[in-house]
Amino acid sequence: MEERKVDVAIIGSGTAGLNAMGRVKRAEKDFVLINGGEPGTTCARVGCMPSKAIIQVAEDFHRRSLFVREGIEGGEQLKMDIPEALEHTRDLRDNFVDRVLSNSTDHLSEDVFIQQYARFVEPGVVELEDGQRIRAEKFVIATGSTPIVPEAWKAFGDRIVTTDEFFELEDLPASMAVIGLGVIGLELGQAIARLGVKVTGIDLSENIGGITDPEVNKAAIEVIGKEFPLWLGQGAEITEEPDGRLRVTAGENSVVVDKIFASLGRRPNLDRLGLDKLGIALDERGIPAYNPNTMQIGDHPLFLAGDVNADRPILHEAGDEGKIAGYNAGHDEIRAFQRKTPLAIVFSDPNIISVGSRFADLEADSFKVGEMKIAPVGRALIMGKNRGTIRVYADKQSGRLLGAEMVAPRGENLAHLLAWCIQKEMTVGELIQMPFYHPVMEEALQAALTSLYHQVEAKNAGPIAELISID
Ligand SMILES: Cc1cc2nc3c(=O)[nH]c(=O)nc-3n(C[C@H](O)[C@H](O)[C@H](O)COP(=O)(O)OP(=O)(O)OC[C@H]3O[C@@H](n4cnc5c(N)ncnc54)[C@H](O)[C@@H]3O)c2cc1C
Ligand SMILES: NC(=O)c1ccc[n+]([C@@H]2O[C@H](COP(=O)([O-])OP(=O)(O)OC[C@H]3O[C@@H](n4cnc5c(N)ncnc54)[C@H](O)[C@@H]3O)[C@@H](O)[C@H]2O)c1
Repeated sequence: MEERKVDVAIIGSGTAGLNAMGRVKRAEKDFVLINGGEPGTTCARVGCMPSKAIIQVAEDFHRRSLFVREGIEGGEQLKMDIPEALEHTRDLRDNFVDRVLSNSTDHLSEDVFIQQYARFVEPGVVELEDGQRIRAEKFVIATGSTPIVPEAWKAFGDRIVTTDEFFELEDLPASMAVIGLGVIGLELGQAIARLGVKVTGIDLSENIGGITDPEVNKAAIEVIGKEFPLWLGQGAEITEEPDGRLRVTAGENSVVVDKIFASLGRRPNLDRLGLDKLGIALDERGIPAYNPNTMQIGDHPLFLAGDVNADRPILHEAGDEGKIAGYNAGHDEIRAFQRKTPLAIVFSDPNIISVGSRFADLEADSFKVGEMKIAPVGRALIMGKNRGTIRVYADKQSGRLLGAEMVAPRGENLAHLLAWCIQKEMTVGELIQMPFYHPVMEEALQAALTSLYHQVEAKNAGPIAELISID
């Protein structure tokens, strides 16, 4: 079969691939965008957007538990129409997918946007499913990731649900075991529990939501554990009951459920790419070594962007990595780009957050911790959401803000403020000089920062620490 030649081939039309395409276009290179599977991006189709839609429904319904206390009558008569809620989620999802497609691949000809899986057959050449070969000077590999389902569980068929299937469900089962309490398990586990599903949460680890600070982890377990049982520190075994339901056993605990929600993490889509044909070194996970500032694999004309590299599997990072990979694939000279301050948000209620350096990654005795519990915070009390804790970290000597982990209502907003300040290399002294309105959740952050300020060595000049003196 004839071989087609282009300057750049981008494999994968998710967020990373589309952002790469933008940069390759600007460089006026001849390119193809090759995508196997459904177009429209993981984020819009089965990720960020539909998950936030169902979380919103669940949170709105859950709010009724506070109505009596607030003097609002009739809350107990409110009912969930689950099929309708799932339909609403799908409607929003379709809208988001349409928007992605109409802003990107809908404008491309079939020659440029090729909807097939690609596999390397030799360095510089990929083969498509129909046998067509494409030779490119440079490749951006942006093939994303897939939910992990242990091989033995596949025998249970559609009783094992991942996010690839969840948003297609017409109704929710009466009971579900959520196995894996990272981001997805907590977000969707809490949402379906609030919609009336009897949920049991299970994780191999003693830590949930990716939190590493023991105090914050304790708070997260306490808050989430009030809504459904958490079995931590043990793997789960699944067996079939005579009635076709599934028994899940973890250590001493055992429960029979209708379905299992598998949220054990995601694996990079590298297995069907034929990387073995490229003569590049792969790590034990099968991922090539690459430079996170250039996205280049060694000194090969190959760039690895987005979830496929398993480094920062979140949307804005996939976008940035796509831009870097696309820029470098479109230019002769390789440029390195600074990466953004790490930010991880679990959209549970309250939010579970890690920003900047994680507690576990900080060197003992090099840093101080400022803490504020959410219980007495005025705005949180008014919202009926006064649960959680904020822990901020700063360098003991310089007072430079390093990171934070927290369980907090509106934590998504607090986390952004902190990420911006960390990226600007601000000190805790500088932060306490910023304005804090009353009564807002930021006051909880102010209290944590003030307690941190008193512990670090670097102090603000002038007689009042919170105010910059003019002379
Ligand atoms: C349930 C869920 C909720 C999430 N929520 C959030 C959130 O709230 N905030 C956030 O920041 N992030 C969130 N994420 C993560 C975010 O969605 C991802 O980081 C992002 O979508 C990754 O984009 P990508 O371009 O790397 O991959 P994708 O969008 O998955 O694109 C990869 C594409 O490559 C295709 N492909 C695979 N193999 C081949 C091949 N051999 N040849 C050709 N094409 C191939 C795939 O079919 C796919 O279309 C969530 C993820 C999930 C699953
Ligand atoms: N809000 C967000 O930004 C958001 C939301 C959803 C997903 N995502 C992205 O999607 C990715 C995947 O999410 P995820 O929640 O599936 O993965 P994760 O890595 O966050 O969590 C997986 C969890 O499964 C547990 N686990 C692994 N094997 C297990 C086993 N055999 N038995 C029991 N527990 C087991 C792990 O200990 C971990 O807690 C995340 O890395 C995240 O970046 C982001």
